[in-house]
Amino acid sequence: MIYTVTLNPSIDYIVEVDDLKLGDLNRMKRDLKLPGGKGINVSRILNQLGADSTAIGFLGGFTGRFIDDTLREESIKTDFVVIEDDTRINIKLKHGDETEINGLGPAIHEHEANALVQKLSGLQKNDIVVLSGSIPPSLGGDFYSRLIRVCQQTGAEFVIDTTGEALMKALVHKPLLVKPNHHELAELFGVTIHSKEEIVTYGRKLLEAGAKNVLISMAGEGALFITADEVYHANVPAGTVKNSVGAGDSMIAGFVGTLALFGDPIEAFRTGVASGSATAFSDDLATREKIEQLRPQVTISTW
Ligand SMILES: Nc1ncnc2c1ncn2[C@@H]1O[C@H](COP(=O)(O)OP(=O)(O)OP(=O)(O)O)[C@@H](O)[C@H]1O
Ligand SMILES: O=P(O)(O)OC[C@@]1(O)O[C@H](CO)[C@@H](O)[C@@H]1O
Repeated sequence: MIYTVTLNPSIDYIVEVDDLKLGDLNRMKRDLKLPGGKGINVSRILNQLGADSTAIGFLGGFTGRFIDDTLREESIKTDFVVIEDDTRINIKLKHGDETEINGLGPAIHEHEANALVQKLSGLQKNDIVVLSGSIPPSLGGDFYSRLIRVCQQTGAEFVIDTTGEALMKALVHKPLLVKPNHHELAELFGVTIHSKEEIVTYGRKLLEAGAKNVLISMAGEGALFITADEVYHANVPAGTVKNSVGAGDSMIAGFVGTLALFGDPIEAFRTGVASGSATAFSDDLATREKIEQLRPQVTISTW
């Protein structure tokens, strides 16, 4: 079973205005409320791909209930710890450009945090746990380390999608996958990256530090898959970008879901890229049809 862990879910409130005037009354052209948070997005794409997952983490209040209800309506299994405080609402403002305002996240009490650790202690050896997104401040920055320890004790594999020190500290525990984008990769090593050669150099350092698979996404410029023996490059399919929110999560879901279902890392890479682009070309996250339509357009070559 794949478990996605979203410590800080959100309702993504997508608001479109024609021409944003700061300090003035703006009327919405369109709005949309979606269940959000990185792990939840991974579960929604896994569901499209026919890979079973259980979404876990913390949910509270009316916002939390909306997320749980929406996921269940999509037939996604959920097993969240119900918390006292309200789950956050993140604003995604489309005004020709995309401006995001993400909430800090709710207060999580110690007994609530312990309840999540307790849930994970029932993991099995073949399970995969996807740890994704920000940590509500009240949990403390080191909470992923605690969850990784549980994965190690149970023998479950883990994928981690985070940045900075939390990512660096996770590498030694051999994550199944890490997927920084090229900007995050540069930040991680405190460097400026000028070329694909440099991306490969720093991507390899993630492998050397312990990651089992390394994907580097480069938005519209394609993606790299770096393994111990080879470096693969994928182009992205052609299309009109509607929304980049969740493209990275979709890529992780496409890779992890396909690897879990079929065990073929190159096909997993192809589906990852197709899933990321299918989301970029959609208002909501990608559908299975859109992913399948784009998959043949992704060409993978050794690099
Ligand atoms: N402009 C684009 N055109 C086509 N595909 C795209 C575009 N932007 C993103 N994608 C697809 O989504 C994948 C992940 O995108 P990106 O590199 O932006 O990841 P990210 O920064 O983690 O995304 P996010 O915006 O979700 O944080 C890319 O590899 C690609 O497949
Ligand atoms: O604040 P975080 O946890 O870093 O990111 C949360 C978030 O921006 O990430 C997802 C897209 O990747 C959205 O659904 C959600 O609003």
